[in-house]
Amino acid sequence: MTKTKNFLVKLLKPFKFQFNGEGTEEEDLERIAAQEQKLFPFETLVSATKDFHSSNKLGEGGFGPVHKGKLDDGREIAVKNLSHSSNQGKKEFLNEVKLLARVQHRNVVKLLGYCVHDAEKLLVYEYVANESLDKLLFKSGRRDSLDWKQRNDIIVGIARGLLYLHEDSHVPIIHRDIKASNILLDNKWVPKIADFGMARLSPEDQTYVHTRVAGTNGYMAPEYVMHGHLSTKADVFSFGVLVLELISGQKNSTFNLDPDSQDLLEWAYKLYKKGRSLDIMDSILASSAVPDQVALCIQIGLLCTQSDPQLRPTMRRVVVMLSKRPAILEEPTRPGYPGTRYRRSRRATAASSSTAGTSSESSSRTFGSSTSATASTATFTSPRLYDPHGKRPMKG
Ligand SMILES: Nc1ncnc2c1ncn2[C@@H]1O[C@H](COP(=O)(O)OP(=O)(O)OP(=O)(O)O)[C@@H](O)[C@H]1O
Repeated sequence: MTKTKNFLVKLLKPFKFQFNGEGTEEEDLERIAAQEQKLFPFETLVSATKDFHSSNKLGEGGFGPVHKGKLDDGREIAVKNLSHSSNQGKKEFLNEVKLLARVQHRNVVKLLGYCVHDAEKLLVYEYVANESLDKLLFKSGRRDSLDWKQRNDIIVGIARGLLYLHEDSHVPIIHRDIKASNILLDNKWVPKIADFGMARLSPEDQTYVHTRVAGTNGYMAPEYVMHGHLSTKADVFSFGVLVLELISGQKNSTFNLDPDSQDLLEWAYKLYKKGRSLDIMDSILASSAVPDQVALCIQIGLLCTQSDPQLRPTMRRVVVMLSKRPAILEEPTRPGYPGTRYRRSRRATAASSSTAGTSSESSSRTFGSSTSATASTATFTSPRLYDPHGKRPMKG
């Protein structure tokens, strides 16, 4: 056994790797070991980040700080430090290494490598110059830096990245935490899907996998929040929320523009039904918007956030809808939010006769309005648990 592999065996020993029967632990180790060249010496990262100097800090997520750095060969990097010794951080680390090591797409952030140094676990990514979408969209008057063309390109890019993850990558992957802060923008405003700590392999022979709920409030699909039913359609829902946020400049989880609507989705749906969907558009976009394109994107956003997961389009269909003006587009039904009841329509039943599983009516239990919340189990019997970063262990 090579030195590196020995090291990986030691590193992984405390964790039980079970990727849905996808491979044995040994095979997983082999695969990771095959990435040997991706191991960064700790000293390299210390020197690249100037000893993780605060002036290089890019931000801090649920599992630790992220620092900017520069390697000797000139490459700029972002180093995520999962130094907290919680099991959650370790799981995140291993999950991200395992899943991201295998994916490569223009719209998915590139994992350059990783490093383990005593209790510190570090992930090394390509540096993405314009940072995350939330900072532009929701913070301190920076929304005007994104005109309609840029926002439309971002929507298309995220859709392609998600399609790749769901259908075209080595293994089908459900991201589980699609949201504005997990979309990074490079110097040409190309969006990159980031943060694979909670991602799961998609079940190939089932409609959904039953799992513990973890995600961010405002983006999680109702069937996932309330029943733990996880499928690619949960990502489709989050994508739809993001589309409506990009168009309106409003954050779904803190929406308060209309006292009669409980969130951005309901507001957009009501206006759509009145034939006034363009009213949700961010006023900053007035001079750059192409109304037909905006209307199409709103309709797609509403189709993606429908309460019934089986009515939501696949990402492949979304990419097709975005790439040309479709002659006929389905009419969106009510959007979903935790607590929504949905009854399968005849159209849905006909369209989904080959699949099973998510037809049960959801409970009427509703969630609070904390910006980051997670429910502990699919059956929802535990008390609600709030986490400042909106995440909980990923294993179901
Ligand atoms: N590759 C990168 N290039 C540039 N900036 C990055 C990169 N990765 C992360 N960042 C910055 O670091 C911040 C923290 O990222 P991280 O993924 O740890 O957490 P988050 O997504 O903001 O929050 P959470 O962990 O709750 O999902 C991001 O908001 C982003 O601005």
